Amino acid sequence: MSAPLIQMRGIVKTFPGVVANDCVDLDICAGEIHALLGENGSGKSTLMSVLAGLYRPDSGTIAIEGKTRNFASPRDAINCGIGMIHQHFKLVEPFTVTENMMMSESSGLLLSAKKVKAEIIALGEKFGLAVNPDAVVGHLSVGEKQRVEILRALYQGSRVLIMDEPTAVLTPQETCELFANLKNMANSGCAVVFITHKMNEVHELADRVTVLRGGKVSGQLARTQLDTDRLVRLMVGRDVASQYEREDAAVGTVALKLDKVIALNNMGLEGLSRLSLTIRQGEILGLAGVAGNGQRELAEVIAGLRKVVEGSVTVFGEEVTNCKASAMIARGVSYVPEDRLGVGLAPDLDILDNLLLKSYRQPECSGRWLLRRQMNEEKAAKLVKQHHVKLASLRQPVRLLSGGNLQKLLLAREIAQRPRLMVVVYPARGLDVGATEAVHKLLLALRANGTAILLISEDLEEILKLADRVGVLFNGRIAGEFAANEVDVATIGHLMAGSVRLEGGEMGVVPMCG
Ligand SMILES: Nc1ncnc2c1ncn2[C@@H]1O[C@H](COP(=O)(O)OP(=O)(O)OP(=O)(O)O)[C@@H](O)[C@H]1O
Repeated sequence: MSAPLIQMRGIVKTFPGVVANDCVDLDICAGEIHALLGENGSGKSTLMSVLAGLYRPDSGTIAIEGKTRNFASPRDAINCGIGMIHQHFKLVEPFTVTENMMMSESSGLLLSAKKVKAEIIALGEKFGLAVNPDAVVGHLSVGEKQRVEILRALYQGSRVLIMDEPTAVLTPQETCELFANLKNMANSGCAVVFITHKMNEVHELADRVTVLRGGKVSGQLARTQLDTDRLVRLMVGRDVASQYEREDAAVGTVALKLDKVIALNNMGLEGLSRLSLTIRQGEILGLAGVAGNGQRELAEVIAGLRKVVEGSVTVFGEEVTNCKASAMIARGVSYVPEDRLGVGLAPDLDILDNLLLKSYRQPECSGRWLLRRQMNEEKAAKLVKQHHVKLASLRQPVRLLSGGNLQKLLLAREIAQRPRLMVVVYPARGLDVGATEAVHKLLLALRANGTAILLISEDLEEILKLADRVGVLFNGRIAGEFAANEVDVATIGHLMAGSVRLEGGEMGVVPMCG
């Protein structure tokens, strides 16, 4: 491997009450794909944000090709060839691909659209990232939008591409395409750093891996030394189960029944198209699907947050179509939404108040006039300890927690309500292996106690590990339903992408014309 392109030395970054990076050294070489692993809150995003010029370190240095640089802003990092692609894309949806590229340049107004288009095409050809420069970004699939983000970074001259959990929103097929593109880029001399929690991605892609734990580097392995158990121990300091023991489900009465439900999405179009499903007590129904195929609408209909236009919703034998959220909560329905900070938690409230959001009216939480402060604090402290939520204090606003810790907090609050029916959307997204195992075991324990669970996820491995039945959501309908032990990943992946089983048993698309 060549001399390091980037040398980060002694990087320290603190936030009030937290040392996010504690004297971290990291080398990144040209032509390598470098994976950054670590527990939730171990400091991966902070370290990469320092490298991308989003945060200034308290101390430490960054050298590029041996020359020390100080980044006062992301623009400085971009000018030094460092581009970061965030999980939430930063594209202007109504604009075309070309217009988005032009906007990213400070001299954008002076650029020739024709020249920019030609460059997009040339870059696309060079790196195998074909995108139509005239396409409106809002009309592109998630995988295509990600390609535009990568192209934009390359267009800006990035030689180091940082990707924060890049596969979190992709189908298996899109993930394969992304991996091929990243390998192409590395072969052309770029360096790729990707943050991930998924071991199979590390094995598939990484030339080297750096593991962070508690803000420090706990280990670094070359491709030839890769070993899952060793990586897991470096991450969480212990072994983690790869399979769970599952008791046979004592399936009970019907907990949830949706009958030909039509509901509109936020644009007033049909988000759910005559969707029907049933879940029984003690059963996990796993729903796979690419985000945007009705997941949000379905979850919100069940949680009482979205109106049904046609069809009916029944919970434990009682029709509850278009009942309010409070009525659903009263019937034991719990909801762990995809949007943790926007819907699940109140970002500016502190951790204690967020934990109380669903229970503050209950007599054990409040007296006649006032909240039982001390008792609530003791309960909250116990809950965060039990669920290993890393925090500086219960009085810290939740928006300052890392992604994984937000999820743990949300799940802790919902599980404390002892739900009878639970809708969980992408429960392990962004969680480290240890936390994922903890969440999965909690879901299985709830199932064993008779809770009916609708598990909405894009992670097929997760679905196949946990679900009793698997459905695939496509275009607001269930495109297929199987017993979990009778379906394979390829079939689900095809259905997620809109393929169907053709005559002769093969999966494929039905031609649109004729
Ligand atoms: N802006 C901020 N203000 C206060 N604390 C922060 C801020 N950003 C991060 N932290 C804290 O710094 C620590 C490291 O967070 P960081 O997001 O870097 O971890 P991570 O390894 O990327 O976690 P995850 O895998 O959960 O995304 C966490 O304890 C987090 O709560």
